[in-house]
Amino acid sequence: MAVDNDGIAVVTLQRPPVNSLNLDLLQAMNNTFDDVAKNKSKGMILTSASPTVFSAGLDIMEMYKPDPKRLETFWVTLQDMWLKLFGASFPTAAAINGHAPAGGCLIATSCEYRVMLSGKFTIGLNETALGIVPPTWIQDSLRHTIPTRQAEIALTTGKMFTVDEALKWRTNRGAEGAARLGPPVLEGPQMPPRSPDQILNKTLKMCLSPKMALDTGIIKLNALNEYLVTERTTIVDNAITFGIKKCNDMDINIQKRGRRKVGLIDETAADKAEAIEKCKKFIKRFDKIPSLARGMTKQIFRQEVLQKLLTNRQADTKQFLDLVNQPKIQQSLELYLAMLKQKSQK
Ligand SMILES: CC/C=C\C/C=C\CCC/C=C/CC(=O)SCCNC(=O)CCNC(=O)[C@H](O)C(C)(C)COP(=O)(O)OP(=O)(O)OC[C@H]1O[C@@H](n2cnc3c(N)ncnc32)[C@H](O)[C@@H]1OP(=O)(O)O
Repeated sequence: MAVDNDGIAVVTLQRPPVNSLNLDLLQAMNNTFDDVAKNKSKGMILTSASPTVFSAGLDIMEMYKPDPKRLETFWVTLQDMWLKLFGASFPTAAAINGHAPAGGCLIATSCEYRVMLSGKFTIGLNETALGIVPPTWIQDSLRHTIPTRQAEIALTTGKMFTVDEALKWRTNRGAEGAARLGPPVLEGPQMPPRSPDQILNKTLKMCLSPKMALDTGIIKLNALNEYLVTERTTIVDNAITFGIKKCNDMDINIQKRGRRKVGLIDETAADKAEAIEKCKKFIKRFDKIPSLARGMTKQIFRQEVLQKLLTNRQADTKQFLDLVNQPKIQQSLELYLAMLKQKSQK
């Protein structure tokens, strides 16, 4: 842990090669979180010493052929880590400088703010894809971060988000919707882009002109009707071109406005230093907010989710121990470890 001049603690996970969460690392995290609270730090930023992995999640070796007592201590220590981090009264942020699967995503979603490095990294709760049901409080951390519907889909599919997806969700309207309609007809002498209103107003003006004979008006209206039907694609394209141009003139970022944000991460950064700076900026937002009021408001806001685990702690532990001790799960862990080893040797 390093505390800067502003009193912000930067806590770096340092368990090579992938910061997998074993008992020792979880205990060290718990002690550090206690220190941050005791020292009355202004806030805490979690990051990783690895250039490519924030955290690989739970150390599978803790669950494979486990010692029963250690396995129980391991799970209770993980619960403690989450209760301390999710329930911390001080501001928390994650500078996610690499992959953050499963438990890595849990750490990130337990913080209040997330900045992830742009690049080929992924983040998400992949448990379901591995045949495991994520415990309620792990699901709750995601549901607390992104909209419920997206959280349900992400959890049930074991979705690992790319950095771009983590920032945004699928597109519906906007520039990409326009692209689906084909390339817009750009401005030219024959068909300058006009809004549909402009076209209709001009036609109406012509038809209402006292100089226009009734039969000529009818012919013109029929021609307009035919034009609207046969040229509808061009008209839509022109309307989109017109809209895009107007948005650009008004400095509105249609790319961003057209996409729905999933918000699993709040911002991206080019490198770790920038990610930490952005996290610091978030923490400094609270400079003028009384810290007691801030901390209590956060705890009240998170109380329901925290209380659920506090009330069901023993049952949650029993469920985990029963699951891990199943021969079928032990077999899956063995296969998964072998697969990871094979991949790392390639
Ligand atoms: C699977 C669990 C099954 C049952 C458990 C039952 C109940 C649990 C309750 C539910 C909670 C689950 C939360 C979890 O966190 S489970 C852990 C899920 N984690 C993952 O699936 C991530 C696996 N790792 C990776 O995808 C990659 O390693 C990663 C993208 C993070 C980094 O890739 P990179 O190419 O940089 O490194 P690798 O070459 O893959 O790995 C290097 C060495 O590290 C070992 N490794 C990787 N991850 C883990 C891990 N989670 N635990 C232990 N060891 C891990 C990997 O085998 C390599 O080892 P060596 O070959 O070098 O010895």
